[in-house]
Amino acid sequence: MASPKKKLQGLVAATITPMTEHGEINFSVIGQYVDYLVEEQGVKNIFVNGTTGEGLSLSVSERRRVAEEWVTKGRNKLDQVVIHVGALSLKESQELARHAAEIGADGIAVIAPFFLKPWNKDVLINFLKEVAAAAPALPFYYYHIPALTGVKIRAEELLDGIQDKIPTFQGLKFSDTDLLDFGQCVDQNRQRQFAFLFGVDEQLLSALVMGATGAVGSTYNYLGKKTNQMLEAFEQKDFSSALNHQFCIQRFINFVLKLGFGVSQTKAIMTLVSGIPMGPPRPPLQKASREFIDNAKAKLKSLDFLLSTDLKDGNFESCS
Ligand SMILES: CC(=O)N[C@@H]([C@@H](O)[C@H](O)[C@H](O)CO)[C@@H](O)CC(=O)C(=O)O
Repeated sequence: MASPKKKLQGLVAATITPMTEHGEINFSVIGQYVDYLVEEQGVKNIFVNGTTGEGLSLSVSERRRVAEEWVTKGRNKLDQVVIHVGALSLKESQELARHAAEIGADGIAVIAPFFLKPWNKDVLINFLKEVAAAAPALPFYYYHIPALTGVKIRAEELLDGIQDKIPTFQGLKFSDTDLLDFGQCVDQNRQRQFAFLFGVDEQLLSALVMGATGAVGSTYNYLGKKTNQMLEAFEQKDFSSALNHQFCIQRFINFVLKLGFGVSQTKAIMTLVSGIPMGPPRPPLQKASREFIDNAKAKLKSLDFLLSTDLKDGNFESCS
């Protein structure tokens, strides 16, 4: 059975795939991006080629090269690099899983196939098992994101007996707001050393209360430092401070959600906060509008979420 160096916990940034203005992958900034996550945001785990990374909009060969670049540039800097290898084609998914093992990734994750969909738990497990078997030495995570895949099989149901079928199963990345389902996943698997990684950044504190052992999300790219403060407060049982941090993060996410928020907007915000150009998204996604960027920038400033002093001004909203 696969055993990771240590359990995946804490914050995991769902990495963006940087692109040039012509829509090609901009590999040249990935080294700088690793340093930014570690040094400025205190985030040492990454989830590559997922939703935020536009993994399903990249070719298999691009996905392989992106994974390689993150593993290479993250060596001796990052704790864990998990590669999302989910695809509609089982063969492609297996190829990506094998490749992740070859390059020395720390784990693989897979979403449910979302075009010809599995119609029940056993059918889904069968697919996942075939992928996991292609990388038998790597920890395997199921990436549950029903709003995007349309596969509504409850995670609680899926986890029931999963290690009998997938011995390398190590945890769940849960990108859904159903805290009953999430809580039951934790409750029914207390004897097992699974990682329970929550994926709805604006609700992370509630998931911590339910037993989340970590979190994977897009906002940890640029709000990692702030979210780490919340995790520390929670760890120290300072729930009032933890709640203040969560409310503060919610104010930002709530603001951008109302403007229309997704991968394109994440790319624009990350460019703004980190100064590293993330470029446009790949079609069918479209660049974030100038209006969105200006509004998001003003909100980031007012919440004191901009780390760079030259982007700050004095009008902060109280976040304590
Ligand atoms: C639907 C979606 O993109 N959800 C994000 C969240 O981090 C999300 O951006 C955040 O909670 C704001 O709503 C992550 O769960 C996605 C993720 O981890 C990934 O990119 O693989």
